Amino acid sequence: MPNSVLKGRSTRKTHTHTHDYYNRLSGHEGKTSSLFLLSLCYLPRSILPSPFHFHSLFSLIPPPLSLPLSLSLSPQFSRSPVSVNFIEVDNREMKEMNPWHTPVTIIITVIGVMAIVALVTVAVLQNRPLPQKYKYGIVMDAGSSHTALYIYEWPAEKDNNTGRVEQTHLCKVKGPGISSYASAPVKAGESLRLCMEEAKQWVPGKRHHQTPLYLGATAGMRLLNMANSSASDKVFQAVEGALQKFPFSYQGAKIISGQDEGAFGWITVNYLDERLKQGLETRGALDLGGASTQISFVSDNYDGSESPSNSVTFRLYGNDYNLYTHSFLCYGKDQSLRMMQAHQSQAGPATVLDPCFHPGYTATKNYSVLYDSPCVSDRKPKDAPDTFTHIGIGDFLQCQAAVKSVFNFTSCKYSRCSFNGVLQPLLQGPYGAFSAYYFVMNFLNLTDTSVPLEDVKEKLKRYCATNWDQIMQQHPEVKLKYLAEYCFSGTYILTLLTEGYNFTSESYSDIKFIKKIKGSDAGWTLGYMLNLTNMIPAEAPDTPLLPHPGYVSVVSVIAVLLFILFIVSLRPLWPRCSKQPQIV
Ligand SMILES: O=P(O)(O)OP(=O)(O)OP(=O)(O)OC[C@H]1O[C@@H](n2cnc3c(O)ncnc32)[C@H](O)[C@@H]1O
Repeated sequence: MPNSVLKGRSTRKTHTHTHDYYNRLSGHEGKTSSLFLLSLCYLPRSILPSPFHFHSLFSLIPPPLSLPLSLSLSPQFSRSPVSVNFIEVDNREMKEMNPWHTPVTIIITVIGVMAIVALVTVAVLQNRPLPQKYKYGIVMDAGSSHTALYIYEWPAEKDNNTGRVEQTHLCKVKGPGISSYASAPVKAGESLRLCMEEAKQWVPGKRHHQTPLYLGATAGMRLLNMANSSASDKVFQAVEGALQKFPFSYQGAKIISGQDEGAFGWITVNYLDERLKQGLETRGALDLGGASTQISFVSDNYDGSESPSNSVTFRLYGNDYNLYTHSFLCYGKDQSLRMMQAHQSQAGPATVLDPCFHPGYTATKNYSVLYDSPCVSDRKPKDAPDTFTHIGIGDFLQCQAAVKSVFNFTSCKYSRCSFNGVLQPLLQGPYGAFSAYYFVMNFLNLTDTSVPLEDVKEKLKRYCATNWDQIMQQHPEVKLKYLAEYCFSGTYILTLLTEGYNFTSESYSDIKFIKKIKGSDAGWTLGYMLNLTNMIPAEAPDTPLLPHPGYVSVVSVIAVLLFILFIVSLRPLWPRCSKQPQIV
Protein backbone atom coordinates (compact mmCIF):
# COMPACT_ATOMS: atom_id res chain seq x y z
CA MET A 1 0.00 0.00 0.00
CA PRO A 2 1.46 3.43 -0.90
CA ASN A 3 2.69 5.45 1.97
CA SER A 4 0.68 8.51 1.00
CA VAL A 5 -2.49 6.64 1.32
CA LEU A 6 -1.53 5.35 4.69
CA LYS A 7 -0.47 8.77 5.70
CA GLY A 8 -3.67 10.40 4.49
CA ARG A 9 -5.88 8.03 6.39
CA SER A 10 -3.89 8.16 9.49
CA THR A 11 -3.61 11.92 9.50
CA ARG A 12 -7.26 12.39 9.15
CA LYS A 13 -8.03 10.10 12.01
CA THR A 14 -5.45 11.45 14.35
CA HIS A 15 -6.33 14.97 13.42
CA THR A 16 -9.94 14.42 14.33
CA HIS A 17 -9.03 13.09 17.71
CA THR A 18 -6.46 15.69 18.36
CA HIS A 19 -8.81 18.43 17.45
CA ASP A 20 -11.47 16.93 19.60
CA TYR A 21 -9.11 16.56 22.43
CA TYR A 22 -7.74 20.04 22.04
CA ASN A 23 -11.21 21.52 22.11
CA ARG A 24 -11.98 19.67 25.25
CA LEU A 25 -8.81 20.74 26.91
CA SER A 26 -9.16 24.35 25.92
CA GLY A 27 -12.71 24.33 27.01
CA HIS A 28 -11.85 22.88 30.33
CA GLU A 29 -8.92 22.61 32.68
CA GLY A 30 -5.55 22.44 31.05
CA LYS A 31 -4.33 24.66 28.24
CA THR A 32 -0.77 23.98 29.34
CA SER A 33 -1.18 20.25 29.18
CA SER A 34 -2.75 20.37 25.76
CA LEU A 35 0.01 22.47 24.30
CA PHE A 36 2.53 20.08 25.70
CA LEU A 37 0.89 17.13 24.03
CA LEU A 38 0.58 18.93 20.71
CA SER A 39 4.23 19.82 20.72
CA LEU A 40 5.15 16.15 21.01
CA CYS A 41 4.30 15.70 17.36
CA TYR A 42 7.30 17.77 16.44
CA LEU A 43 9.68 15.63 18.40
CA PRO A 44 11.37 12.68 16.67
CA ARG A 45 8.99 9.80 16.92
CA SER A 46 11.55 7.47 18.27
CA ILE A 47 11.60 9.34 21.52
CA LEU A 48 7.85 9.52 21.79
CA PRO A 49 5.95 6.78 23.57
CA SER A 50 3.87 4.35 21.51
CA PRO A 51 0.10 4.81 21.44
CA PHE A 52 -0.16 2.45 24.33
CA HIS A 53 2.24 4.61 26.24
CA PHE A 54 0.26 7.64 25.35
CA HIS A 55 -2.53 6.04 27.13
CA SER A 56 -0.33 5.75 30.17
CA LEU A 57 0.72 9.31 29.73
CA PHE A 58 -2.79 10.50 30.10
CA SER A 59 -3.18 8.37 33.13
CA LEU A 60 -0.53 10.57 34.71
CA ILE A 61 -2.59 13.70 34.29
CA PRO A 62 -4.01 14.61 37.66
CA PRO A 63 -7.68 13.86 38.28
CA PRO A 64 -9.22 17.33 37.76
CA LEU A 65 -7.82 17.29 34.23
CA SER A 66 -8.22 13.64 33.35
CA LEU A 67 -11.70 13.11 34.62
CA PRO A 68 -13.60 15.19 32.07
CA LEU A 69 -11.52 13.61 29.35
CA SER A 70 -12.31 10.11 30.40
CA LEU A 71 -15.98 11.03 30.56
CA SER A 72 -15.96 12.19 26.97
CA LEU A 73 -14.52 8.97 25.59
CA SER A 74 -16.56 6.16 24.27
CA PRO A 75 -16.47 3.10 26.51
CA GLN A 76 -14.85 0.95 23.86
CA PHE A 77 -11.53 2.77 24.33
CA SER A 78 -11.61 2.60 28.04
CA ARG A 79 -9.49 -0.29 29.31
CA SER A 80 -9.42 0.71 32.91
CA PRO A 81 -11.41 3.04 35.00
CA VAL A 82 -8.52 5.54 35.32
CA SER A 83 -6.97 5.28 31.85
CA VAL A 84 -7.97 7.19 28.80
CA ASN A 85 -7.83 5.52 25.40
CA PHE A 86 -9.03 7.85 22.75
CA ILE A 87 -6.76 7.05 19.76
CA GLU A 88 -8.47 4.95 17.28
CA VAL A 89 -5.48 3.60 15.45
CA ASP A 90 -4.79 0.01 14.86
CA ASN A 91 -1.28 -0.79 16.23
CA ARG A 92 -0.30 -2.92 13.27
CA GLU A 93 -1.27 -0.25 10.76
CA MET A 94 0.56 2.29 12.84
CA LYS A 95 3.81 0.39 12.60
CA GLU A 96 3.51 0.00 8.85
CA MET A 97 2.92 3.68 8.51
CA ASN A 98 5.80 4.71 10.78
CA PRO A 99 8.42 2.00 11.11
CA TRP A 100 10.56 4.54 12.98
CA HIS A 101 8.80 3.27 16.00
CA THR A 102 10.13 -0.22 15.62
CA PRO A 103 12.53 -1.32 18.34
CA VAL A 104 15.14 -2.20 15.66
CA THR A 105 15.24 1.39 14.44
CA ILE A 106 15.58 2.70 17.96
CA ILE A 107 18.34 0.23 18.74
CA ILE A 108 20.23 1.09 15.53
CA THR A 109 19.99 4.80 16.28
CA VAL A 110 21.18 4.39 19.85
CA ILE A 111 24.07 2.15 18.77
CA GLY A 112 24.96 4.64 16.01
CA VAL A 113 25.10 7.55 18.46
CA MET A 114 27.08 5.50 20.95
CA ALA A 115 29.56 4.41 18.27
CA ILE A 116 30.13 7.99 17.13
CA VAL A 117 30.59 9.20 20.70
CA ALA A 118 32.99 6.32 21.39
CA LEU A 119 34.97 7.03 18.21
CA VAL A 120 35.39 10.70 18.96
CA THR A 121 36.20 10.01 22.62
CA VAL A 122 38.86 7.46 21.71
CA ALA A 123 40.39 9.83 19.13
CA VAL A 124 40.53 12.66 21.62
CA LEU A 125 41.81 10.59 24.54
CA GLN A 126 44.32 8.64 22.49
CA ASN A 127 45.88 11.81 21.18
CA ARG A 128 45.55 14.11 24.11
CA PRO A 129 48.88 15.65 25.18
CA LEU A 130 50.20 13.46 27.98
CA PRO A 131 51.66 15.08 31.07
CA GLN A 132 55.11 16.06 29.83
CA LYS A 133 58.07 14.01 31.04
CA TYR A 134 61.62 15.17 30.41
CA LYS A 135 65.08 13.78 29.96
CA TYR A 136 68.13 15.70 31.08
CA GLY A 137 71.74 16.20 30.18
CA ILE A 138 74.49 18.11 32.01
CA VAL A 139 77.52 19.70 30.37
CA MET A 140 80.30 21.49 32.25
CA ASP A 141 82.23 24.08 30.31
CA ALA A 142 85.64 24.17 31.97
CA GLY A 143 86.90 27.37 30.38
CA SER A 144 90.11 29.29 30.91
CA SER A 145 88.47 31.99 33.02
CA HIS A 146 85.77 29.98 34.80
CA THR A 147 83.66 26.82 34.77
CA ALA A 148 79.94 26.82 34.06
CA LEU A 149 77.45 23.98 34.45
CA TYR A 150 74.56 23.79 31.99
CA ILE A 151 71.48 21.60 32.44
CA TYR A 152 69.49 20.76 29.32
CA GLU A 153 66.11 19.08 29.07
CA TRP A 154 63.98 17.68 26.28
CA PRO A 155 60.63 15.84 26.05
CA ALA A 156 61.14 12.18 26.99
CA GLU A 157 58.61 10.76 24.53
CA LYS A 158 60.43 12.17 21.49
CA ASP A 159 62.44 9.02 20.94
CA ASN A 160 63.32 9.84 17.36
CA ASN A 161 65.30 12.84 18.61
CA THR A 162 62.88 15.39 17.25
CA GLY A 163 62.22 17.02 20.63
CA ARG A 164 63.67 20.46 21.17
CA VAL A 165 66.52 20.55 23.67
CA GLU A 166 66.49 23.59 25.92
CA GLN A 167 68.72 24.94 28.66
CA THR A 168 66.90 24.87 31.99
CA HIS A 169 69.64 25.98 34.33
CA LEU A 170 73.09 27.55 34.40
CA CYS A 171 75.34 27.41 37.44
CA LYS A 172 78.53 29.48 37.41
CA VAL A 173 81.25 27.82 39.46
CA LYS A 174 82.81 30.18 41.99
CA GLY A 175 86.50 30.86 41.44
CA PRO A 176 88.76 30.63 38.39
CA GLY A 177 88.87 28.01 35.65
CA ILE A 178 90.17 24.51 36.53
CA SER A 179 93.48 25.18 34.76
CA SER A 180 94.29 27.72 37.46
CA TYR A 181 94.42 24.91 40.04
CA ALA A 182 97.54 23.31 38.51
CA SER A 183 99.43 23.73 41.79
CA ALA A 184 96.51 22.46 43.94
CA PRO A 185 94.52 20.04 41.75
CA VAL A 186 92.24 18.79 44.54
CA LYS A 187 90.75 22.26 44.75
CA ALA A 188 89.73 22.03 41.11
CA GLY A 189 87.43 19.11 42.01
CA GLU A 190 86.16 20.78 45.17
CA SER A 191 85.31 23.96 43.29
CA LEU A 192 82.66 22.07 41.27
CA ARG A 193 80.78 20.67 44.28
CA LEU A 194 78.27 23.49 44.85
CA CYS A 195 77.10 23.54 41.23
CA MET A 196 76.83 19.75 41.24
CA GLU A 197 74.62 19.94 44.35
CA GLU A 198 72.47 22.45 42.49
CA ALA A 199 72.22 20.05 39.57
CA LYS A 200 70.90 17.38 41.93
CA GLN A 201 68.06 19.73 42.84
CA TRP A 202 67.29 20.67 39.25
CA VAL A 203 67.20 17.16 37.82
CA PRO A 204 64.37 15.06 39.29
CA GLY A 205 65.74 12.26 41.53
CA LYS A 206 64.19 9.54 39.34
CA ARG A 207 66.24 10.80 36.39
CA HIS A 208 69.62 11.19 38.12
CA HIS A 209 71.05 7.84 37.02
CA GLN A 210 70.03 8.24 33.38
CA THR A 211 71.28 11.82 33.10
CA PRO A 212 74.59 12.02 31.21
CA LEU A 213 77.22 14.32 32.69
CA TYR A 214 80.04 15.62 30.48
CA LEU A 215 82.92 17.93 31.22
CA GLY A 216 84.67 19.61 28.32
CA ALA A 217 87.74 21.72 28.97
CA THR A 218 88.75 24.39 26.50
CA ALA A 219 91.70 26.70 25.90
CA GLY A 220 92.84 27.08 29.51
CA MET A 221 93.44 23.33 29.81
CA ARG A 222 94.85 23.20 26.27
CA LEU A 223 97.48 25.70 27.35
CA LEU A 224 98.14 23.91 30.66
CA ASN A 225 98.47 20.62 28.82
CA MET A 226 100.99 22.22 26.45
CA ALA A 227 102.97 23.75 29.31
CA ASN A 228 102.74 20.91 31.85
CA SER A 229 100.87 17.76 30.83
CA SER A 230 101.28 15.98 34.17
CA ALA A 231 99.72 18.96 35.98
CA SER A 232 96.87 18.85 33.49
CA ASP A 233 96.40 15.10 34.16
CA LYS A 234 96.26 15.70 37.91
CA VAL A 235 93.61 18.37 37.48
CA PHE A 236 91.53 15.93 35.44
CA GLN A 237 91.96 13.16 38.05
CA ALA A 238 90.73 15.49 40.79
CA VAL A 239 87.82 16.66 38.67
CA GLU A 240 86.82 13.08 37.74
CA GLY A 241 86.99 11.98 41.37
CA ALA A 242 84.71 14.83 42.40
CA LEU A 243 82.18 14.33 39.61
CA GLN A 244 81.91 10.56 40.07
CA LYS A 245 80.63 11.06 43.61
CA PHE A 246 77.38 12.40 42.20
CA PRO A 247 74.52 10.15 41.10
CA PHE A 248 74.58 11.16 37.43
CA SER A 249 75.76 9.03 34.53
CA TYR A 250 79.31 10.38 34.31
CA GLN A 251 80.58 10.30 30.71
CA GLY A 252 84.10 11.62 31.23
CA ALA A 253 86.10 14.83 31.33
CA LYS A 254 88.35 15.78 28.45
CA ILE A 255 89.95 18.63 26.58
CA ILE A 256 87.95 19.41 23.48
CA SER A 257 89.86 20.50 20.42
CA GLY A 258 89.62 24.05 19.10
CA GLN A 259 88.03 22.67 15.93
CA ASP A 260 85.31 20.91 17.95
CA GLU A 261 84.75 24.03 20.04
CA GLY A 262 84.15 26.05 16.86
CA ALA A 263 81.97 23.41 15.19
CA PHE A 264 79.80 22.76 18.27
CA GLY A 265 79.31 26.51 18.78
CA TRP A 266 78.08 26.71 15.18
CA ILE A 267 75.73 23.74 15.71
CA THR A 268 74.32 25.34 18.89
CA VAL A 269 73.54 28.63 17.17
CA ASN A 270 71.93 27.04 14.13
CA TYR A 271 70.08 24.39 16.15
CA LEU A 272 68.54 27.00 18.46
CA ASP A 273 67.62 29.14 15.44
CA GLU A 274 65.97 26.03 13.91
CA ARG A 275 67.98 26.68 10.76
CA LEU A 276 69.26 23.10 10.66
CA LYS A 277 65.84 21.46 10.96
CA GLN A 278 64.33 23.75 8.36
CA GLY A 279 67.32 23.55 6.02
CA LEU A 280 67.67 27.37 5.99
CA GLU A 281 70.82 29.37 5.27
CA THR A 282 73.05 28.93 8.31
CA ARG A 283 74.52 31.57 10.58
CA GLY A 284 78.26 31.74 11.13
CA ALA A 285 79.48 31.53 14.73
CA LEU A 286 82.02 33.92 16.29
CA ASP A 287 83.10 32.88 19.78
CA LEU A 288 85.49 34.95 21.88
CA GLY A 289 86.73 33.19 25.01
CA GLY A 290 89.37 34.13 27.51
CA ALA A 291 92.19 32.11 25.90
CA SER A 292 90.99 31.26 22.40
CA THR A 293 88.63 32.52 19.73
CA GLN A 294 86.73 30.58 17.08
CA ILE A 295 85.28 31.48 13.71
CA SER A 296 83.00 28.99 11.91
CA PHE A 297 80.83 29.43 8.86
CA VAL A 298 79.66 27.79 5.65
CA SER A 299 80.97 29.40 2.49
CA ASP A 300 80.29 28.55 -1.15
CA ASN A 301 83.99 29.24 -1.70
CA TYR A 302 85.11 26.50 0.62
CA ASP A 303 84.84 22.79 -0.11
CA GLY A 304 87.55 21.60 2.28
CA SER A 305 90.14 20.84 -0.38
CA GLU A 306 92.23 23.89 0.53
CA SER A 307 93.48 23.49 4.11
CA PRO A 308 91.43 20.37 5.01
CA SER A 309 92.26 20.85 8.69
CA ASN A 310 89.75 23.71 8.72
CA SER A 311 86.95 21.57 7.36
CA VAL A 312 84.24 19.77 9.32
CA THR A 313 81.46 17.98 7.48
CA PHE A 314 78.05 17.06 8.84
CA ARG A 315 74.87 15.51 7.60
CA LEU A 316 72.06 16.93 9.72
CA TYR A 317 68.32 16.56 9.15
CA GLY A 318 69.00 15.35 5.62
CA ASN A 319 71.32 18.23 4.62
CA ASP A 320 75.08 18.11 4.06
CA TYR A 321 77.22 20.89 5.49
CA ASN A 322 80.85 21.62 4.82
CA LEU A 323 81.84 23.92 7.63
CA TYR A 324 84.92 26.11 7.69
CA THR A 325 86.16 26.51 11.25
CA HIS A 326 89.28 27.76 12.94
CA SER A 327 90.23 28.22 16.56
CA PHE A 328 93.00 30.71 17.36
CA LEU A 329 94.68 29.63 20.57
CA CYS A 330 95.97 32.63 22.55
CA TYR A 331 93.57 35.00 20.77
CA GLY A 332 90.95 34.96 23.50
CA LYS A 333 90.40 38.25 25.29
CA ASP A 334 92.74 37.57 28.24
CA GLN A 335 95.60 35.97 26.35
CA SER A 336 95.55 38.60 23.59
CA LEU A 337 95.88 41.28 26.29
CA ARG A 338 98.92 39.43 27.61
CA MET A 339 100.36 39.24 24.11
CA MET A 340 99.83 42.94 23.58
CA GLN A 341 101.38 43.84 26.94
CA ALA A 342 104.28 41.47 26.24
CA HIS A 343 104.83 43.39 23.02
CA GLN A 344 104.73 46.70 24.93
CA SER A 345 107.16 45.46 27.58
CA GLN A 346 109.66 43.55 25.44
CA ALA A 347 112.52 45.61 26.77
CA GLY A 348 111.47 44.94 30.38
CA PRO A 349 110.82 48.58 31.43
CA ALA A 350 109.82 49.57 34.94
CA THR A 351 106.90 51.57 33.57
CA VAL A 352 104.53 50.60 30.75
CA LEU A 353 102.39 53.37 29.22
CA ASP A 354 99.29 51.64 27.87
CA PRO A 355 96.98 53.38 25.34
CA CYS A 356 94.30 50.68 25.93
CA PHE A 357 93.75 51.66 29.58
CA HIS A 358 92.00 54.80 30.77
CA PRO A 359 93.95 57.95 31.65
CA GLY A 360 94.44 57.98 35.41
CA TYR A 361 94.64 54.17 35.62
CA THR A 362 97.75 53.00 37.52
CA ALA A 363 98.62 49.53 38.84
CA THR A 364 101.71 47.65 39.86
CA LYS A 365 102.00 44.36 37.97
CA ASN A 366 104.31 41.40 38.14
CA TYR A 367 106.40 40.39 35.14
CA SER A 368 106.37 36.71 36.07
CA VAL A 369 102.54 36.73 36.22
CA LEU A 370 102.31 38.51 32.88
CA TYR A 371 104.59 35.99 31.19
CA ASP A 372 103.17 32.89 32.89
CA SER A 373 101.46 31.53 29.79
CA PRO A 374 102.64 29.53 26.78
CA CYS A 375 101.20 32.36 24.65
CA VAL A 376 103.99 34.73 25.79
CA SER A 377 106.45 32.75 27.93
CA ASP A 378 109.10 32.58 25.18
CA ARG A 379 109.20 36.40 25.02
CA LYS A 380 109.93 37.11 28.68
CA PRO A 381 112.54 39.88 28.88
CA LYS A 382 115.80 38.67 30.39
CA ASP A 383 116.83 41.52 32.64
CA ALA A 384 113.42 42.81 33.62
CA PRO A 385 112.61 43.87 37.19
CA ASP A 386 110.04 41.82 39.14
CA THR A 387 107.32 44.40 38.73
CA PHE A 388 106.34 47.22 36.44
CA THR A 389 103.99 50.14 36.79
CA HIS A 390 101.11 49.89 34.37
CA ILE A 391 99.85 53.36 33.44
CA GLY A 392 96.85 54.06 31.20
CA ILE A 393 96.84 56.87 28.63
CA GLY A 394 93.48 56.12 26.93
CA ASP A 395 94.25 56.63 23.26
CA PHE A 396 92.08 54.57 20.95
CA LEU A 397 94.16 54.99 17.79
CA GLN A 398 97.38 54.05 19.55
CA CYS A 399 95.53 51.18 21.20
CA GLN A 400 94.41 49.94 17.78
CA ALA A 401 98.03 50.00 16.60
CA ALA A 402 99.18 48.12 19.71
CA VAL A 403 96.43 45.52 19.30
CA LYS A 404 97.39 45.02 15.65
CA SER A 405 100.85 44.00 16.80
CA VAL A 406 99.47 40.64 18.03
CA PHE A 407 98.42 39.63 14.51
CA ASN A 408 100.76 38.47 11.82
CA PHE A 409 99.58 39.50 8.36
CA THR A 410 102.80 38.88 6.46
CA SER A 411 102.53 35.37 5.07
CA CYS A 412 99.69 33.45 3.47
CA LYS A 413 100.16 30.28 1.40
CA TYR A 414 96.43 29.97 0.63
CA SER A 415 94.16 31.85 -1.74
CA ARG A 416 93.22 34.16 1.17
CA CYS A 417 94.02 34.30 4.85
CA SER A 418 92.70 35.84 8.02
CA PHE A 419 95.96 36.21 9.99
CA ASN A 420 98.91 34.10 11.11
CA GLY A 421 98.86 32.36 7.70
CA VAL A 422 95.49 30.71 8.35
CA LEU A 423 93.16 30.11 5.41
CA GLN A 424 89.87 31.93 5.54
CA PRO A 425 87.34 31.70 2.71
CA LEU A 426 85.24 34.68 1.70
CA LEU A 427 82.87 35.69 4.50
CA GLN A 428 79.31 34.67 3.79
CA GLY A 429 75.92 35.07 5.44
CA PRO A 430 74.83 36.35 8.83
CA TYR A 431 76.92 35.81 11.96
CA GLY A 432 76.19 35.36 15.62
CA ALA A 433 78.94 36.69 17.93
CA PHE A 434 78.77 35.46 21.51
CA SER A 435 80.68 35.00 24.81
CA ALA A 436 83.08 37.93 25.31
CA TYR A 437 81.95 39.53 22.03
CA TYR A 438 78.58 40.00 23.69
CA PHE A 439 79.78 40.79 27.25
CA VAL A 440 82.03 43.58 26.01
CA MET A 441 79.88 45.11 23.28
CA ASN A 442 76.85 44.98 25.54
CA PHE A 443 78.68 46.84 28.30
CA LEU A 444 79.89 49.46 25.80
CA ASN A 445 76.37 49.79 24.41
CA LEU A 446 77.66 48.90 20.96
CA THR A 447 75.61 45.81 20.09
CA ASP A 448 73.65 47.66 17.38
CA THR A 449 75.57 46.74 14.23
CA SER A 450 73.37 48.91 12.04
CA VAL A 451 75.33 51.84 13.49
CA PRO A 452 78.10 52.65 10.98
CA LEU A 453 81.46 51.19 11.94
CA GLU A 454 83.07 54.64 11.92
CA ASP A 455 80.56 55.84 14.52
CA VAL A 456 81.24 52.75 16.63
CA LYS A 457 84.95 53.54 16.58
CA GLU A 458 84.26 57.17 17.45
CA LYS A 459 82.21 56.15 20.49
CA LEU A 460 84.92 53.77 21.63
CA LYS A 461 87.52 56.48 21.16
CA ARG A 462 85.58 58.75 23.54
CA TYR A 463 85.11 55.91 26.01
CA CYS A 464 88.82 55.06 26.07
CA ALA A 465 89.71 58.71 26.63
CA THR A 466 87.43 58.93 29.71
CA ASN A 467 89.22 59.26 33.01
CA TRP A 468 89.48 56.08 35.07
CA ASP A 469 88.01 57.72 38.19
CA GLN A 470 84.97 58.74 36.23
CA ILE A 471 84.58 55.24 34.78
CA MET A 472 84.71 53.71 38.26
CA GLN A 473 82.19 56.22 39.54
CA GLN A 474 79.81 55.50 36.70
CA HIS A 475 79.99 51.71 37.12
CA PRO A 476 80.46 50.88 40.79
CA GLU A 477 78.72 47.51 40.30
CA VAL A 478 81.10 46.15 37.66
CA LYS A 479 84.06 43.94 38.51
CA LEU A 480 87.20 46.15 38.45
CA LYS A 481 89.17 43.72 36.26
CA TYR A 482 86.48 43.83 33.56
CA LEU A 483 86.01 47.58 33.93
CA ALA A 484 89.69 48.34 33.49
CA GLU A 485 89.84 46.20 30.35
CA TYR A 486 86.74 47.26 28.38
CA CYS A 487 88.65 49.84 26.34
CA PHE A 488 91.20 47.21 25.34
CA SER A 489 88.51 44.53 24.84
CA GLY A 490 86.36 46.74 22.62
CA THR A 491 89.35 47.77 20.55
CA TYR A 492 90.51 44.17 20.28
CA ILE A 493 87.05 43.01 19.12
CA LEU A 494 86.83 45.66 16.39
CA THR A 495 90.41 44.97 15.26
CA LEU A 496 89.91 41.19 15.24
CA LEU A 497 86.71 41.49 13.22
CA THR A 498 87.91 44.05 10.68
CA GLU A 499 91.65 43.51 10.36
CA GLY A 500 91.71 39.86 11.39
CA TYR A 501 88.59 38.40 9.77
CA ASN A 502 88.16 41.07 7.10
CA PHE A 503 84.67 42.29 7.98
CA THR A 504 84.06 45.54 6.10
CA SER A 505 81.89 48.54 6.96
CA GLU A 506 79.10 46.76 5.05
CA SER A 507 79.52 43.19 6.26
CA TYR A 508 79.91 44.37 9.86
CA SER A 509 76.13 44.79 9.92
CA ASP A 510 75.77 41.04 9.20
CA ILE A 511 77.00 40.41 12.74
CA LYS A 512 74.57 40.07 15.61
CA PHE A 513 75.95 40.16 19.14
CA ILE A 514 74.03 37.52 21.06
CA LYS A 515 74.01 36.04 24.52
CA LYS A 516 71.07 33.66 24.39
CA ILE A 517 68.87 32.23 21.70
CA LYS A 518 65.35 31.29 22.84
CA GLY A 519 66.47 31.01 26.45
CA SER A 520 69.61 28.92 25.88
CA ASP A 521 73.12 30.38 26.02
CA ALA A 522 75.03 30.52 22.77
CA GLY A 523 78.22 28.46 23.17
CA TRP A 524 79.68 25.07 22.32
CA THR A 525 78.11 23.07 25.18
CA LEU A 526 74.68 22.42 23.67
CA GLY A 527 76.13 21.35 20.31
CA TYR A 528 78.55 19.06 22.18
CA MET A 529 75.75 17.31 24.04
CA LEU A 530 73.53 17.08 20.96
CA ASN A 531 76.41 15.35 19.18
CA LEU A 532 77.33 12.95 21.97
CA THR A 533 73.73 11.91 22.59
CA ASN A 534 72.97 11.62 18.84
CA MET A 535 70.18 14.10 19.31
CA ILE A 536 70.39 15.49 15.79
CA PRO A 537 69.41 12.86 13.23
CA ALA A 538 71.34 12.69 9.97
CA GLU A 539 68.11 12.34 8.04
CA ALA A 540 65.00 14.47 8.39
CA PRO A 541 62.52 12.53 10.56
CA ASP A 542 59.14 11.64 9.06
CA THR A 543 56.64 14.18 10.22
CA PRO A 544 53.01 13.19 10.83
CA LEU A 545 50.61 14.35 8.11
CA LEU A 546 48.68 16.45 10.58
CA PRO A 547 49.51 17.95 13.94
CA HIS A 548 47.56 16.56 16.91
CA PRO A 549 44.71 19.11 17.02
CA GLY A 550 44.24 18.87 13.25
CA TYR A 551 44.06 15.09 13.47
CA VAL A 552 41.41 15.13 16.21
CA SER A 553 39.35 17.71 14.30
CA VAL A 554 39.43 15.69 11.09
CA VAL A 555 38.41 12.48 12.88
CA SER A 556 35.58 14.28 14.68
CA VAL A 557 34.26 15.95 11.52
CA ILE A 558 34.36 12.63 9.61
CA ALA A 559 32.53 10.90 12.47
CA VAL A 560 29.80 13.55 12.54
CA LEU A 561 29.44 13.42 8.75
CA LEU A 562 29.13 9.64 8.86
CA PHE A 563 26.44 9.96 11.48
CA ILE A 564 24.50 12.48 9.41
CA LEU A 565 24.88 10.21 6.37
CA PHE A 566 23.58 7.33 8.44
CA ILE A 567 20.54 9.32 9.53
CA VAL A 568 19.87 10.47 5.96
CA SER A 569 20.12 6.88 4.73
CA LEU A 570 17.24 6.08 7.06
CA ARG A 571 15.09 8.68 5.34
CA PRO A 572 12.44 6.25 4.14
CA LEU A 573 11.85 5.41 7.77
CA TRP A 574 11.45 9.01 8.87
CA PRO A 575 8.11 9.92 10.46
CA ARG A 576 6.05 12.52 8.70
CA CYS A 577 4.23 15.13 10.68
CA SER A 578 1.36 16.86 8.99
CA LYS A 579 1.25 20.56 9.34
CA GLN A 580 -1.63 20.05 11.64
CA PRO A 581 -0.77 18.89 15.09
CA GLN A 582 -1.24 15.19 15.44
CA ILE A 583 -0.97 12.66 18.15
CA VAL A 584 0.03 9.15 17.27
O1 LIG B 1 86.82 29.40 25.97
P1 LIG B 1 87.99 29.82 26.77
O2 LIG B 1 88.98 30.56 25.98
O3 LIG B 1 88.57 28.71 27.57
O4 LIG B 1 87.48 30.91 27.83
P2 LIG B 1 86.23 30.88 28.77
O5 LIG B 1 85.35 29.75 28.52
O6 LIG B 1 86.69 31.07 30.16
O7 LIG B 1 85.55 32.21 28.27
P3 LIG B 1 84.10 32.78 28.55
O8 LIG B 1 83.35 32.69 27.32
O9 LIG B 1 83.53 32.25 29.80
O10 LIG B 1 84.49 34.30 28.82
C1 LIG B 1 85.19 34.99 27.84
C2 LIG B 1 85.91 36.13 28.46
O11 LIG B 1 84.96 37.09 28.88
C3 LIG B 1 85.26 37.48 30.20
N1 LIG B 1 84.00 37.91 30.81
C4 LIG B 1 83.03 37.18 31.37
N2 LIG B 1 82.03 37.94 31.78
C5 LIG B 1 82.35 39.21 31.46
C6 LIG B 1 81.74 40.47 31.61
O12 LIG B 1 80.56 40.58 32.17
N3 LIG B 1 82.37 41.54 31.15
C7 LIG B 1 83.56 41.43 30.55
N4 LIG B 1 84.20 40.30 30.38
C8 LIG B 1 83.61 39.19 30.82
C9 LIG B 1 85.93 36.28 30.83
O13 LIG B 1 86.73 36.68 31.90
C10 LIG B 1 86.74 35.77 29.68
O14 LIG B 1 87.93 36.49 29.58
